[in-house]
Amino acid sequence: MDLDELREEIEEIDRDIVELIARRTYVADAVARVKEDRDMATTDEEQEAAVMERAGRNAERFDVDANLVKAIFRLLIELNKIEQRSERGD
Ligand SMILES: O=C(O)C(=O)C[C@]1(C(=O)O)C=C[C@@H](O)C=C1
Repeated sequence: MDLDELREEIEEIDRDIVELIARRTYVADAVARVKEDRDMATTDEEQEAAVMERAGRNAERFDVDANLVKAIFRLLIELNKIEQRSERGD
């Protein structure tokens, strides 16, 4: 494979990553509505800890740096919370 082909492969993967981030955010919108109906706070620290724990385990499974993957998930959670707060209007 030459460099251009490899970069095309990266471009495709990058598109897929953004699509998955968008999907995760759309689900967060639905979660926000359920939590609002049940009078629950946007932040659920126990759930965040479970998500981070799972991210670390999956990183190890695929042999990538667990701390860096967890940093990405921290950003994904923050993105969801911003989205959820705007969905709830608070
Ligand atoms: O599971 C939830 O309750 C969510 O709102 C999703 C999510 C996440 O992005 O994983 C976001 C905010 C919460 O603090 C916990 C987890």
